[in-house]
Amino acid sequence: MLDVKDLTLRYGQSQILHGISMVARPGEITAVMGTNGVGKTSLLKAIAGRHPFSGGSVSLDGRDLGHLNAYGAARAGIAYVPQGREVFPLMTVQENLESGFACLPSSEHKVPERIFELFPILKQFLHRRGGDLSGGQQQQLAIARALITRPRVLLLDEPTEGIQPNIIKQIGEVIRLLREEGEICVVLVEQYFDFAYELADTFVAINRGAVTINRPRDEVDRETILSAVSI
Ligand SMILES: Nc1ncnc2c1ncn2[C@@H]1O[C@H](COP(=O)(O)OP(=O)(O)OP(=O)(O)O)[C@@H](O)[C@H]1O
Repeated sequence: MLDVKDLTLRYGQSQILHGISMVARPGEITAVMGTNGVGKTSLLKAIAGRHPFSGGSVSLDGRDLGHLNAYGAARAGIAYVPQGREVFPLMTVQENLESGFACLPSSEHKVPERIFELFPILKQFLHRRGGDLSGGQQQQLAIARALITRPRVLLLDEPTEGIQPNIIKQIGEVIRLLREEGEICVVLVEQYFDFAYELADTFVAINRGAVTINRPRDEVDRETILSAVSI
């Protein structure tokens, strides 16, 4: 279980996160929602070691992760799929996938066949450059590369942004499959309300860097979440 306690984060003098607490459990999807600029990406960056947090803690399966950098967080089992995907444009699909090996022992440097079962298009385009893929294909590549690291936690930052409906549907199916397998804690930051609403087991709403709702699906109704994330 991913356990975030009282997390605070600053950019210089501006405090952006004001004591965020949330958990994400294996086999569950935790949706983090809120309007532009409330701090969702900052929260994911702090968990993924991409930006230092100034207070609070992040622990995984009872182990305090301390203040890890991105490499340390990846090695600890935290995979981050950033907004905008960060696919390497000049590297092939295969090379992009293999870049996920960096945090694995050399005995595990093989792309599991399962990755191509989840994302068949990647097998077809294995030798195509990342930058030549469509936005939706790049998103699939970014998620696949994250899964290659064998994460315990998968952080997805707006995976549907700028993507056509049929690929959004495929990405939703992959997320559902990960839930069924029950191994990974999925944290989904998403502005596409219906996508997040249909998938999530727990809803965390953020406003101005603070949590306003933190409830399992059966304890909160759609209208309450919608109004909390429309402020
Ligand atoms: N590197 C940075 N330096 C200074 N301020 C930043 C930096 N990154 C983000 N911010 C500010 O922190 C606040 C939260 O940004 P963040 O990207 O976490 O929000 P968000 O909820 O993910 O927004 P969006 O939905 O638009 O992606 C915003 O006011 C943003 O301008």
